[in-house]
Amino acid sequence: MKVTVVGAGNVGATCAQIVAEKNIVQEVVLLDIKEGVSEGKSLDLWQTAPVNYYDTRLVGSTNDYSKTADSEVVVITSGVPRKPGMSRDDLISINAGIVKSVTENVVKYSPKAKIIIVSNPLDVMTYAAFATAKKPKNEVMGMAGILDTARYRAFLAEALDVSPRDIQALLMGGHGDTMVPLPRYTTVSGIPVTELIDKEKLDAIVERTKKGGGELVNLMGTSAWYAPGSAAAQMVEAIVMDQKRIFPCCVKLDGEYGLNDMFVGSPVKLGKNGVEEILEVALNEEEKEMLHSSAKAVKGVMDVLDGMNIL
Ligand SMILES: NC(=O)c1ccc[n+]([C@@H]2O[C@H](COP(=O)([O-])OP(=O)(O)OC[C@H]3O[C@@H](n4cnc5c(N)ncnc54)[C@H](O)[C@@H]3O)[C@@H](O)[C@H]2O)c1
Ligand SMILES: O=C(O)C[C@H](O)C(=O)O
Repeated sequence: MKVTVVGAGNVGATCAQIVAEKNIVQEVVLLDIKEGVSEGKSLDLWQTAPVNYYDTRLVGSTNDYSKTADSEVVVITSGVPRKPGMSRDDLISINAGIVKSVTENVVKYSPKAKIIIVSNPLDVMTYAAFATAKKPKNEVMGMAGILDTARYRAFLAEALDVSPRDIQALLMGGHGDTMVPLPRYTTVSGIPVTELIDKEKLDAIVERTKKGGGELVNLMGTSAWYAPGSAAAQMVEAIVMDQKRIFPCCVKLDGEYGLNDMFVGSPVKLGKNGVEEILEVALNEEEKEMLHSSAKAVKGVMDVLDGMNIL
């Protein structure tokens, strides 16, 4: 089985490394437009195999999509990251064209691949890939919710001084500062988090989560890659191993949560067919309102994309 990662930059190379180390597929192809970079990173990664004990072969490709042929899953990370002072939405003018042309090449060589978008602005780039790929909606999805809940869970683990493994959480909406962490669906080994932390501290963690990407951009001058690469690799694993895992992912909603014809974060089941089910959990009025206002922000960016007339 083969997995391709397009974009051999920070997120793509990290994702390729983690997928390879999981030892769950025969081959990981890393493709980039920059001459030699993906070949170099693949070779470097392959030389970690004897040290880190895995068998996954790593193949680099400078824009030659024939090497990606018949991939089971393709992760698209190509595009520019933001710099301090920018929002993810500011990337649309450059990344929309990149995601479109990459998706065209991906489907040409791997018509059956499940496609996971990482490039920002995430929800709208996933919509752009779906419109370009002309594939069933269960085969095109975006990575954001696993990353955003990972940040939320990490902050909670620190505040409660417990293992991050024991924190289960749900978060919905777009991958922007309007995202909607859901404390009502957050537990520590089954114990509602609201019983373990006071409201003021929890509210501060929710706010920090919403701006979690920006916090890292301000620290590093570019955006994060370890947690994003790991999160995308977890989606790959769920699909290639047919794990039926329940994760928040960016998926096409057609009526669920009262939202139509748009890509936005929702809990889903991930297995060999990609998005196998969209789970509709009960939201109270306040949560519904936050979700709809997040979706409205995504719609605004979709309108910008539509105005670009490139799809
Ligand atoms: N969804 C998320 O949660 C999430 C998290 C982190 C980063 N991102 C986004 O992922 C993208 C990549 O981030 P990064 O930090 O890896 O950036 P990066 O600059 O390190 O890597 C991007 C790579 O894409 C390549 N590329 C550009 N155009 C290409 C094309 N047409 N074909 C193939 N490769 C091409 C570049 O050469 C570069 O190597 C950004 O848009 C960033 O905002 C999203
Ligand atoms: O914040 C960014 O620009 C990158 C990514 O979306 C993230 O949340 O880390």
